[in-house]
Amino acid sequence: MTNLVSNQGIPFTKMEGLGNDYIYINDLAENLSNLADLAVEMSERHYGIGSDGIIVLRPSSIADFKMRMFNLDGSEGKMCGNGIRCLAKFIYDQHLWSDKHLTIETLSGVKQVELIFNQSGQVTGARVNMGQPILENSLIPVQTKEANWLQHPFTLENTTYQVTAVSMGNPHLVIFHPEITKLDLPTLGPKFEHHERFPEQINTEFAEIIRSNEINMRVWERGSGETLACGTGACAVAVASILNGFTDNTVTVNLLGGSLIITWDTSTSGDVYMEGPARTRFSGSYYPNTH
Ligand SMILES: N[C@@H](CCC[C@H](N)C(=O)O)C(=O)O
Repeated sequence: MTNLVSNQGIPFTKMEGLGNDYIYINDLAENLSNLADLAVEMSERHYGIGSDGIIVLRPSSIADFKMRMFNLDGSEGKMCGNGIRCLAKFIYDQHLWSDKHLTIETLSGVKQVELIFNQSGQVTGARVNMGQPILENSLIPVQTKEANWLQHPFTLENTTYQVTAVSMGNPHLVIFHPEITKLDLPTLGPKFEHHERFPEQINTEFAEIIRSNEINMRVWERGSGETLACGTGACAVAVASILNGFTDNTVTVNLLGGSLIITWDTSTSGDVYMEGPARTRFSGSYYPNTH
């Protein structure tokens, strides 16, 4: 199944951004194959390391580095907001890069990352230009005749939700809802994720406006289930709330694992910026099943 690089196992670092935890692997030498299988195996919380997925560092011909990310079910995500902040810290901490700015290629384009340091010179987080949101249903993709869904009625098992569809490189469905802590997300999330309207499945965010610059949210991630945070999801929520006139252009988005600051520059570039923490928890060597 998974491949073994050497008898030493696969060196990894476990990191988290607001509790959205991934296993980070330096594969600049491009030795690893079967990354999807490796993600399933390593992410398993009893027989593996336990995580929301894996993030693999690869060389890039169009940016400083390349990120590949896999959810815990082995599906590949085109972008990961919490992951890209942690990957930038991982790169810096491994002495692979020494500048404050770096570019990282993802399956949804090249992202510009600015590292954030504390007074001791340690990387504590990052600010990322997440690019422009995509609102065309055909591109997200959502299977429907309407061009966009902005507070659009969507009926699921006798309940009609007002949904906004946004891609931040990966697909999101945003639903503004009161009392999100009371939602049964493990029951509801998979019904949206695997609905026939979403041919590539979907990440679903339930969001509650607190004030004009603050939103609470919970997320059901495609391929990983309920996670403590989702960076692209927080950007999608901010975009949806700004588009619908619910908040200002800079908002604090509170997730179960902590907060992100999201700014949508609607006046010039149209880009969305995400700022938040990145933390290392432990490192080790992983011995795959075939060992
Ligand atoms: N947690 C991530 C998003 C990970 C990918 C997502 N589940 C997908 O498949 O689209 C984030 O912080 O953005």
